[in-house]
Amino acid sequence: MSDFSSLGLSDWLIDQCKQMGISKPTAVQENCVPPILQGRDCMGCAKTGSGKTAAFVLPVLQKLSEDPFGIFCLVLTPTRELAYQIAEQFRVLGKPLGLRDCIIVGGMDMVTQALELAKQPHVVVATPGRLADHIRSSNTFSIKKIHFLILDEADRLLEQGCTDFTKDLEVILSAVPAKRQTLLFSATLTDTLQELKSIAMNKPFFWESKSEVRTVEELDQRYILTPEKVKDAYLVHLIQKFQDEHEDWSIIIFTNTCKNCQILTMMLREFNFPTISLHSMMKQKQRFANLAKFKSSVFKILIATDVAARGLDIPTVQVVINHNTPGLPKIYIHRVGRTARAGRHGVSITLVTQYDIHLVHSIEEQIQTKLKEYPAEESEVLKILTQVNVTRRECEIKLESTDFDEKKEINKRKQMILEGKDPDLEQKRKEELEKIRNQKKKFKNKIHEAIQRNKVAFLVLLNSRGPRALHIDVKL
Ligand SMILES: Nc1ncnc2c1ncn2[C@@H]1O[C@H](COP(=O)(O)OP(=O)(O)OP(=O)(O)O)[C@@H](O)[C@H]1O
Repeated sequence: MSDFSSLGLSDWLIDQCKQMGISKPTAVQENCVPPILQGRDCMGCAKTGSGKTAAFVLPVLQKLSEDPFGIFCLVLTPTRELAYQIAEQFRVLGKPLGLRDCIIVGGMDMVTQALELAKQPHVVVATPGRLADHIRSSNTFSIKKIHFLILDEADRLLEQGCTDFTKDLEVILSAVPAKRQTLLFSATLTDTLQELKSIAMNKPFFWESKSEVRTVEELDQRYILTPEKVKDAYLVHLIQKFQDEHEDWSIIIFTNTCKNCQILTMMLREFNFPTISLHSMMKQKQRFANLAKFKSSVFKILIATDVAARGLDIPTVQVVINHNTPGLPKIYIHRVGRTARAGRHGVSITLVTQYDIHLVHSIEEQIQTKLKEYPAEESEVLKILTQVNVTRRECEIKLESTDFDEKKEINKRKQMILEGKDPDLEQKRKEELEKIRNQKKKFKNKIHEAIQRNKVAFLVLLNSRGPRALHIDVKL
C-alpha cells in the first residue's frame, strides 16, 4: 500500500489526515485520488466504510488550494444528515485553507441558506430537493462556474425510490457547467452505471474494489428465523443480551416504516433501554439532535428507517439489527454497512419470517456470502413473549391516541404541494385507480371461477364417458 504523498497530495493535507488518524490511504483512495488530481471524471465503487468520502474530499481540497474560488465544488447527497457529515470532513481536512462551506438541506431556514449561498462558499453540500428550490427561486448565487460536481451515494440519487430526486437533479444539472469534473461514489454503483455515465461525460475513470463479496470481511452476518409475532421478543432479548455483555456497544435497529420506528422506540423505552429514533416524519432539528445524542453515546440504541441506511459513519456502532428483512439487497448492503467500518469488527442480525426467505436468498446471491444463523436462546425469548407483545399493543394504542397518522397525512399533502401536485386531485385519482383495480380483480375472480366450474364439468364428463372423452374441447 502506498502513502498519501505518492498519490500527489501536498504535505499540509497529509498532516491534516494524520491529525484525523489517517496515515495510509485505503484502496479506493489509492486508486481514485491520482486520476482525480489529473483532472479525470471518476466513478468509485467501494465497500461501505472504506473511506470514499476522503477519496473525493482530499483531491478537491488540493485543487482548491491551487486555484481558490467560490463556488468551487458542489456535493449532492440523498440525506440531510449525510450532508452535514460530508461538510464536516471538508471543514476538518480543509481547515488550513480557511475553507468556507455551506450546507443546503430541507427542513432548515431557506432565507439563511440563501444568504450563505450569496457569500460564495468554496464548497456547497446539498440534498437535491432544497438546492433545486434555491436555483428556481433565487438569482443571488450561481453554480455556473463550479469545478467539481460530486454525487455521493450516486446510485440512490438516480433511483426513483420513495424520494425521487430525478426532477431536482435535472434542474441542478442544467445549472452547472458542461465543462466540469464529475465524481460519483457509492458502495452499490453497478446497476446504475449507464445513467451515471451520462452525468460523468468526460470518459470517466471507473474503479471498483475487486472482491466478489460485497460486504466487508470484518462483518459477522447473521439471521434469526422467527414468526412475525415473536420478532419483538427476539429484539428485546437481543438488546438485553448485548447491553448485559457489552456496555459500550451502540446498536442501530432498522425498521420499515416511520410508525413502526416510533412504536418500537416507545416499546424499548418501556423496557428502560436508552433508545432514540430517526425517521423522516420527525422535525429536522429533532433528527439532528437525536443523531448527535446517539453519536455521543448518550443513547446507545437508535431505531431508524432507511433514512439512516446510507453513509452515516458512527464508529461506536457494533451491531445492526434488521427488524424487517430489506426488500432489496442493496438496501441490506448499506444498512449492515453502518457497522464494521474502517477495519473494525461488527455484527448484523436480520430477523427473517417465513415469508422473507426468498429475500434472504437474493441478498445472499448479491453479496456472495451466506448469512449464518444466530444462536438465540429461544426458551429465554418465549419467557418474555407475552410481556413484550402486551407492551407493544399498549404503545400502539398510545400512539393511536396522538396525531401521528394525521401528521403523516399532512406531511404527505405538503410534499405533494411542493412537487406541484394537487393533493385532492391526487386523492381522487388514487380512488379511481383503486376502483379500476378492484373491478379488474372481480373480473379475474369471475374468470377463475368459470375455469374451475368448467374443470369440474369436464371431469364429470370424463368420468361418465371414459378415456375417449379426452378429445372433448373445453370452451370457456
Ligand atoms: N485512509 C484511512 N485510514 C483510516 N481510516 C480512514 C481512512 N480514510 C477514511 N477513514 C475513516 O473511515 C471511516 C469511514 O469512511 P467513509 O465514511 O468515508 O466511508 P464510505 O466508504 O463513504 O462508507 P459508506 O459507503 O458507508 O458511505 C471514517 O471514519 C473515516 O474517517
